[in-house]
Amino acid sequence: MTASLFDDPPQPVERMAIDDGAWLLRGWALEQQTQWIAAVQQVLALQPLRASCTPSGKPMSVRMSNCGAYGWVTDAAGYRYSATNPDTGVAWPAMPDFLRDQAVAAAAAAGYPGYAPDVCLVNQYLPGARMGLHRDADEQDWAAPIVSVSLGLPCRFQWGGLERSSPVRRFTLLHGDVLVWGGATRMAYHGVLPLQDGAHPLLGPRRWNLTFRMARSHYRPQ
Ligand SMILES: O=C(O)CCC(=O)C(=O)O
Ligand SMILES: [Fe+2]
Repeated sequence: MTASLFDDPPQPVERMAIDDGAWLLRGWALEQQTQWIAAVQQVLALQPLRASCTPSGKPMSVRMSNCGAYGWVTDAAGYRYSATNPDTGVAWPAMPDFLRDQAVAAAAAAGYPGYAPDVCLVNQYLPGARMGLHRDADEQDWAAPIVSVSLGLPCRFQWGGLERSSPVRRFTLLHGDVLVWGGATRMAYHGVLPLQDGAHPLLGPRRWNLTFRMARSHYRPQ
């Protein structure tokens, strides 16, 4: 029997406060890990991971794809959201219902009801790949939280504050963890330290991160 997500919401193993408005749902995605992985594979079969450069031309170590109405892209034209893959002009695939429903439920579990993501950015880290400290700032409505899912190899995540110079804390994100941040810390700096070598039993030598966002829609909590 398949329980409806809304009749029987999955319970996080542990909900840890990271900061004001930021929650770590430890192991949230574990129970349905095979559906998560299948959904990502489905997206990547339609839109393979692409290498990209920062606007200044520096290659990024993380490879990316997207699903949803928009995708986050970067190249010489800048950081932005685009309805299509800029390499091919092809629209991103629709966000699988499973991914959307899970992101909505995770946001609600972290105190953000009414989440309606229009973007799911897929990041792939191979050993050595990293993401420098940054804020997610290309969205129109900064009231909407970010829902960020970790699959595969563990990583050391950096959590800073509202200023680039704010102190940075580090913690480990494991396969199945979901980090949700919004409210007072929606614009917090964050990043990922270089991925260590390893082999995950399901995903091998890689980490996937799914970052759900509301790029063009307005967040209405009720
Ligand atoms: O990989 C992660 O956990 C974070 C990714 C991220 O911050 C981003 O894509 O903006
Ligand atoms: Fe980010």
